[in-house]
Amino acid sequence: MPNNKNKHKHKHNKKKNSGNNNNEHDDDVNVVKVDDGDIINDSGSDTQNKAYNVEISDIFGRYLVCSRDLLASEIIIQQKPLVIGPIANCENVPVCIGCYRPLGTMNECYRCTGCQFPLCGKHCKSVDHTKDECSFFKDNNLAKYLHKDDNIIELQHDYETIIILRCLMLKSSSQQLWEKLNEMESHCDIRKRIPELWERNEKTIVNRIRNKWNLLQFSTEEIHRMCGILEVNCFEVGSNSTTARALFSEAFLMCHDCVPNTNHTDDPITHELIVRTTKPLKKGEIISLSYAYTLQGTLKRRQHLHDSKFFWCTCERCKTSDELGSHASSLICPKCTHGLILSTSPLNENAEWRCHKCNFTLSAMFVMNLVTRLYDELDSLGGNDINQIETFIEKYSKTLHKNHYIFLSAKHSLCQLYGKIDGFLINELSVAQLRRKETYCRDLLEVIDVLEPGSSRLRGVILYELHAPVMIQITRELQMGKIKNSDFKRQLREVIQILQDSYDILRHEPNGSQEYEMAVAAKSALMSIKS
Ligand SMILES: C[S@@+](CC[C@H](N)C(=O)[O-])C[C@H]1O[C@@H](n2cnc3c(N)ncnc32)[C@H](O)[C@@H]1O
Repeated sequence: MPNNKNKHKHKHNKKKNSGNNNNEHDDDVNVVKVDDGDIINDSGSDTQNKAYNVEISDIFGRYLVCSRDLLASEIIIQQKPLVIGPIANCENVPVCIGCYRPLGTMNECYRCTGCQFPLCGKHCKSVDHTKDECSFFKDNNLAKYLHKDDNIIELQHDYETIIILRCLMLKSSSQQLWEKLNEMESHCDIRKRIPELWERNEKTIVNRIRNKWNLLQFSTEEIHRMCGILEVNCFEVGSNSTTARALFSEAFLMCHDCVPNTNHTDDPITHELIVRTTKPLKKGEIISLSYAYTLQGTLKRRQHLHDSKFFWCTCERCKTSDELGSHASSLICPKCTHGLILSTSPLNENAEWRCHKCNFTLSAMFVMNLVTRLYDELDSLGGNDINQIETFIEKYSKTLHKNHYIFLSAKHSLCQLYGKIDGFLINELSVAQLRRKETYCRDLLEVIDVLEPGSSRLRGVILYELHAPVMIQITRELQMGKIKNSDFKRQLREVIQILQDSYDILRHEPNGSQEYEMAVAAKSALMSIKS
């Protein structure tokens, strides 16, 4: 699908949902199109022209590879959710079951006139609470369970179960979608052997559906399978206060890589997913996304992948002890004080860590405990205290490499705080503070270029943050006669390039998102510089 020109049309089996997208079930407005699993795209070509082929390997299971050469920022997949629903452990409950907006309290919130489930209002724009679902909830008198908020944990579990129920309801509402869903991996064999996971689901989800809600038509095995399908395959969609989880019938096939070559966004209302390349890809190249946070160290990343997606990653980044030269996990040797301590065998999470200069060693357990403690310490500072975060960086500058992921997290906060919070607004920053903001942005970009190369969202955001301190510094220096006009012009060209790169990446973000706002601001800054 090169550059939006060569898009897929939903050729066949496109059908109306049995419900509709309006919570009051107004059949005239915005009728839901159910995605039967083919790519739906916003212009023309057919589904034969997919940007990918599905392959299968002993390591990944099924995975996607490019069916042809792809350009940077090409759309690979664009599709609506197969199933969507509230997240697990949602802190904002009660939320609207249509659009996931927080509702305040259960007693006061608006309720669907059909099934009495909580909604944000009569005119909720979401498509997710369908007519079929409404009848099902009503017939089974389920609203009585989502009535009170005196037990928040219980309410969170009720909400968590809604998406499982939406999956199970496909069995009777659409054989085709039910089959699509059941193509997804649930890792039941592995998950069954993890008692804390299996028993938690048994107690929280299975017993709720079968015993509390008395929906005995769904078997214990089926419910566990849906839990697994969600755990293994779901995408988090939406934004901060309106987060949801969703399954997509093609996108789930992308395998994980700790240096992904795609970016994805979703529409704030429909949650249609768009997956794009972040760099040019060759025919046959694996299409990957990261199931873990990329600016995290190998020990933590691999553990997270193992615990939540049930595999040990063996990608190129995980194989190298310096994380492809980024040093995102490297420690400074406390003994010789200038060597770096790295894992001796990064694919073995129990392997020793050793200084490459003096051979001083640390156990993996010690390293894990150290990074957990430091991460918690950083976390406890709260997100907004510039001075405390600066002190944290200073305090551990002889313990962690400057690109260690804990420092990257601190620097990420700082480069967004400098210029934005009271007492540190951009025009109030001293030369030293402007330089620090610039340095943190450049440090981050150095690592992002290795770990999220190309047009990643993070890169777009950090580039945007970088332009302001550079621009202000050169303007001040010119005004004070510290630089010549020719130097100013040269550095201004760099600012233009930074803004242009940021705009080119962030313009693909959904309208209404913070990142899209940055793209708009970058464009307007570009225009005012050029005028
Ligand atoms: C979302 S599914 C991806 C589709 C899956 N391969 C399939 O055939 O259904 C995630 C699962 O794929 C496998 N997988 C994905 N990326 C992997 C990787 N880099 N290494 C090993 N297994 C991977 C794991 O079994 C993981 O739990």
